[in-house]
Amino acid sequence: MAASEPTVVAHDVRISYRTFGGARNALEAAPTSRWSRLVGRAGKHVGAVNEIEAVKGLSFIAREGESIGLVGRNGSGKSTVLRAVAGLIPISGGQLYSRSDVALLGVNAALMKSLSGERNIMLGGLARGLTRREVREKFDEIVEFSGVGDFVKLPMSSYSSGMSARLAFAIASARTPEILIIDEALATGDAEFRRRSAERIERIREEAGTVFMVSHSATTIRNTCTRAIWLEQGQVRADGPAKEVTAEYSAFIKALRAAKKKRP
Ligand SMILES: Nc1ncnc2c1ncn2[C@@H]1O[C@H](COP(=O)(O)OP(=O)(O)OP(=O)(O)O)[C@@H](O)[C@H]1O
Repeated sequence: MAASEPTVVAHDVRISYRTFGGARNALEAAPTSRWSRLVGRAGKHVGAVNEIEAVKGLSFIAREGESIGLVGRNGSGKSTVLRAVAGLIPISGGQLYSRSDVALLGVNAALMKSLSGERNIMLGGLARGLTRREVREKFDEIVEFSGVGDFVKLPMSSYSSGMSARLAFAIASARTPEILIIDEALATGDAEFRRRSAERIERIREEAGTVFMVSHSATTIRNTCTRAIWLEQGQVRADGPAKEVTAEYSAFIKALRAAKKKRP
C-alpha cells in the first residue's frame, strides 16, 4: 500500500507568547543592575513584556487517515500547537506546513450566541465553504446530529454548554475538511453523542482527512485516535500508537499523584 500523503509537517517549531502589562520580570529573577532595569534589557523582558515559550522544538508529520490525540498536563502546549496548525497564531521558529482546508472546533467555537441555532447553521456552513443550497440540504442532518431539537429556533444564549458544543461539532464536520481540529469539545457530550462523534471522526479519517484532538481524558484519546503525541513543557515526550502512548502517560500521572501523596 502506498504511504498516505502528509497533511501537516512540523519541523523544530517554536512558539512564544508575549504578555504585556504584567509585572516586569514576572517569570524570571529580577535584573540586578539599575541600568538593566532602566533599559529593560534584563533576560528576555523589555519593560513590562514577558515572553513565555510555550512550544520548544516540536517536530512531527501528520498523514491522511490519521487521528492524532494530544495529551499532556495543563500548560504543556497542546492548544497552542493546535492553534498554530490552524494558522491562528504565528510560530516564532522552525517550519510548519499544513493543508489549507482546516476546521477548528474549540470549546469556544465561533458561533454567535445572540443568533438562533438555525442562523448559526447557515453562517457556519457558509464559513465552511458550503453553498446556501448545500446548507439547506444538510440542515436536518445537522440538527439531528446535534440533538438540539426545537431549540434550533431559539438564540444560542439559551443553550446549555453541551448543546452549543454538539451543534458546533455538527456544523464543523458537516462538510469533510482535510484537517479537523477538536479542542476538548467532545468532553461535553453524553455517551451517545461521543459514540456518534467517534463514528464521524472515523468517516473523516476514511475519506483521507486528518483529525487532531486535545483531551484531558486519556481514555477518550485511546478510544478515538490512532496515534497520540504526549507533550511535556512544550516538548514531545512520546509519539506513537494511541494505546501505547496513553498507557505511558497514564502511568506517569499515576506515579506523579503517588509521589505528591507521599510528600508531608
Ligand atoms: N494567550 C496566551 N498568552 C500568554 N501565554 C499563553 C497564552 N495561551 C497559552 N499561554 C501559555 O502557554 C503555555 C501552553 O499553554 P496551552 O494552553 O497551549 O497548554 P495546554 O496544554 O493546552 O493547557 P491546558 O491543558 O491547561 O488547556 C502555558 O504556559 C500558558 O500559560
